[in-house]
Amino acid sequence: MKKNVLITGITGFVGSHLADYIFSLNDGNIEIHGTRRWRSPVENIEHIIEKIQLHYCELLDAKSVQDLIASVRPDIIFHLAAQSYVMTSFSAPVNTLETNICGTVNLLEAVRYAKIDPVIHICSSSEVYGQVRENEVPIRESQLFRPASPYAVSKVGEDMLAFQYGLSYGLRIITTRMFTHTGPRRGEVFVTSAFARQIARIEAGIQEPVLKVGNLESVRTFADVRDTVRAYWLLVHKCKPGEVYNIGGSVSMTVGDMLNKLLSMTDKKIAIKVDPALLRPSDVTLQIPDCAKFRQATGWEPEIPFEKTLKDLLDFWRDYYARRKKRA
Ligand SMILES: Nc1nc2c(ncn2[C@@H]2O[C@H](COP(=O)(O)OP(=O)(O)O[C@H]3O[C@H](CO)[C@@H](O)[C@H](O)[C@@H]3O)[C@@H](O)[C@H]2O)c(=O)[nH]1
Repeated sequence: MKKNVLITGITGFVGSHLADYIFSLNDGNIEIHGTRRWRSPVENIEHIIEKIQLHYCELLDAKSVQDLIASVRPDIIFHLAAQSYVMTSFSAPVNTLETNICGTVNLLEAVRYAKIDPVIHICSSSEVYGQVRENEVPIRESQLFRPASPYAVSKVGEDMLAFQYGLSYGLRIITTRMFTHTGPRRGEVFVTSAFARQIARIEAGIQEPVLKVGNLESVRTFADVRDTVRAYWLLVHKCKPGEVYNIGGSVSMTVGDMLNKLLSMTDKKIAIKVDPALLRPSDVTLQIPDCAKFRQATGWEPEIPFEKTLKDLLDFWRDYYARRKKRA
C-alpha cells in the first residue's frame, strides 16, 4: 500500500524542496500530498504540480483541517506551514500567534479526531532560544528560552504543544529547532535572499547600485535547504517521538561576512546603506547550534558548501530577472 506523506505549506520554500527531495528518492510507494491556501502562489511547485496531490486548506479553519486529514489519512506529516518572518511578527503579532499556534492545534486535533497514528514533524525554531550569552554557545536543546519576538513566542508555543500532545494523547511527534537555512527559492524578505535579490536587480539595471541592509552584526550558522530537507526525511525515520532536535549547518559568520561573500560574486560596484526600517526592536545576534543529538541519531552531516548555496541563490534571482526581461 502507498505511504501518504503530507506536507503542510508545500508551496513554500522548505516545503517545495522537501517534495523535490522525496521525488529524488524514486520510491514508487510514496504519494505526496500538500496543502496550499487559495491565494498562495504555486511557482515553487510548478515543476511537480502534476505529480502531487494538492489540497486547499486553511489551517485556521478547524473544519478545513479536519476534512483534509480525514481524506488524506497521512502516514507522515511534515508541518511546515507557518508565518515564518520574524520582522512581520512585530507588526502582526496576533496573526503570527494564531497561524503558528492555533494552526498547529487544529492540525493535531484533526489527527486525534481521525483516529490515525502518523509520525508528525513539528518545526519549532532556533529562535526559541533568543539572545544567548557567549558562554551558552554552541546552543544545546537544554538551553533556556528567551524569545525575542512574537514569532519566537509562537514557536515556543508550537514546541510546547508538540510536547504536550505527545504526553497527553500519545501522538508520535518529533520536534526540530532548525537554525538558519537558505538556498534557491528562499523568500525575498529573509536576509540571504534579500541581499542576493538586490544584487541581481542591480546587475539587471533595475536598482541603483545601493544595497539596503539591517543589522550586519548578527551571527548566523547557515545550512543549505537541500541538506535541511534531507535531515527532515532522516528525522521522521530515525528519531524518537517525544524528542526535540537542534539541526543546523556548520558555517557560522556574521551577516556582514555573508554579504561580503555575495558581493565577491558580482562585478558591480555596490554601496551599502543601513535602512532603519530593517532593524528590529530586539534582534537575536548569536546563533551557533550544537547538533550532536541529531547527528548521533541519524548520521546526518551538511554536505553542500556555503559558497555553492549562495551562488545558487544568486543565480536563482539572476534567472528570475532574466525571465522577467524576456517576458517584457
Ligand atoms: N530579513 C533581513 N534580515 C536582515 C537584514 N539585514 C540584516 N538582517 C539580520 O539578519 C538576521 C537574519 O534575519 P532573517 O533572515 O530574517 O532570519 P531570522 O530572523 O534568523 O529567522 C529565520 O531563521 C529562523 C531559524 O533560525 C526561522 O525560524 C525563521 O522562520 C527565519 O527563517 C537578523 O539578525 C536580521 O536582523 C535584511 O535586510 N533583511
